[in-house]
Amino acid sequence: MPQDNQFLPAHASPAFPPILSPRVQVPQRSISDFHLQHNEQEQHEPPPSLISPAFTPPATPGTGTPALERDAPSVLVDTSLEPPTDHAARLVEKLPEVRCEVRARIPTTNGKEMFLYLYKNDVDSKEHLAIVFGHQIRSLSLDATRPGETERDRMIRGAYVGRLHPGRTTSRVEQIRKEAFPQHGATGQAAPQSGGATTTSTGIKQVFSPFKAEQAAENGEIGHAAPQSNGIPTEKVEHPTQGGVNDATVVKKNAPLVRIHSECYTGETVWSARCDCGEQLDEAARLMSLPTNIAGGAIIYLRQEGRGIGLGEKLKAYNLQDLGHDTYEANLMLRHPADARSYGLATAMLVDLGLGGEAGIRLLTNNPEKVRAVEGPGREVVVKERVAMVPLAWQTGGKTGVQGEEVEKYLSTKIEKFKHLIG
Ligand SMILES: Nc1nc2c(ncn2[C@@H]2O[C@H](COP(=O)(O)OP(=O)(O)OP(=O)(O)O)[C@@H](O)[C@H]2O)c(=O)[nH]1
Repeated sequence: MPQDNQFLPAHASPAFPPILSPRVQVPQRSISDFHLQHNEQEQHEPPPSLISPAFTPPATPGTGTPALERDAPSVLVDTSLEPPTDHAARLVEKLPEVRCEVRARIPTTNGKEMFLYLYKNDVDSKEHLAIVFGHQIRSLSLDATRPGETERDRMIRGAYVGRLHPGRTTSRVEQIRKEAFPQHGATGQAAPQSGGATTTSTGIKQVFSPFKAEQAAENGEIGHAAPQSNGIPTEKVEHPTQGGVNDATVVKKNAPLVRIHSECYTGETVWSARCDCGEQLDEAARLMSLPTNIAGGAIIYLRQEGRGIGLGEKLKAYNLQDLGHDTYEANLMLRHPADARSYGLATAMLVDLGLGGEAGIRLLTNNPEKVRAVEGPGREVVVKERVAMVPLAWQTGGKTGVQGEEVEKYLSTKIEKFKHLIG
């Protein structure tokens, strides 16, 4: 039976027992806290479980299961108030052009679904990806109509609303409406066929995606779906004066959760315990698929292996690490920057997914430079909150998560030299 704490098969992180607790309390840590092989009775006891260990939550895919969540610590951020630092990530001067070529629904081994979006761009020939959780997040470039394409073409490249099924003939919502209300024909307000734009009081241009409105209609809000930009969903509320569910909507303030993840073949595919990359990918997916995460989420998966130096060079760096150098020095010895990544593609993909603008995002990272870099040259994306990625081994006193002397050294170098803030 799938459980909420096991969204994807854990590559690097064994299953962690669910905890019904408020936020994880993360004490200020020093480097010595990395050493996990000491007596477990010391300060690294896992947080107490508030539910019986014998309790197995019911988890029927797609239905409301108890919100068994292990939340992550977070801090509010406002980079416009912060001075630049010495560790500045490579900032792009101009956002690249990106286009979502295709997306598909991915049912997962844990019963939940997500959508995989494949992007092309004008700066490299790689296929960067967005792993999207929640129907409210859609790609403007995918949904835009393309010259000469048929409805079948649109469905094949994933530019459809709702769910595909044998016999479906249109990418749009009309057929879904007819199937839902055969006796009445299409009900509710017609969805516009082309996008429009409005300007908010803050001056941010909001692009209206007809597909978001269509999606809302397909989700059961036919007739009163309010279009929203920036991925913020609307939610029906119980109106006190009328005593029932009515047409009123409220905009949920929760910003979508975003993780910018750089490819790591070793950590994600061949079970390397030199880093915690596989564990971080699992954890990001788990947090985004929690039922309480109503604003949805997206993992932007960038093909910048080895902090941008590529797999071959990273393997050389591993040999230098076995020769006694840390991950920072090893890159420099190979004549690469300590971190050769840039995040312009991520910013452009977030904007395309409707996650740009003042509504903001919550970014899962320990890397303060990533926060600044992801916002883009014109602050096209606004990071409202940084959500920490605390290694599972820290959270559980070494009972689970990636462990070993290599990952300890990797994490301590991230704190000492890359100035990461874990917690
Ligand atoms: N060059 C190099 N790259 C590494 C090494 N270990 C892991 N990586 C790469 O580092 C990247 C992982 O970094 P991320 O997890 O995206 O992010 P981060 O900047 O470390 O910060 P977080 O967002 O807090 O995780 C992946 O591309 C890995 O392949 C190493 O020893 N050397």
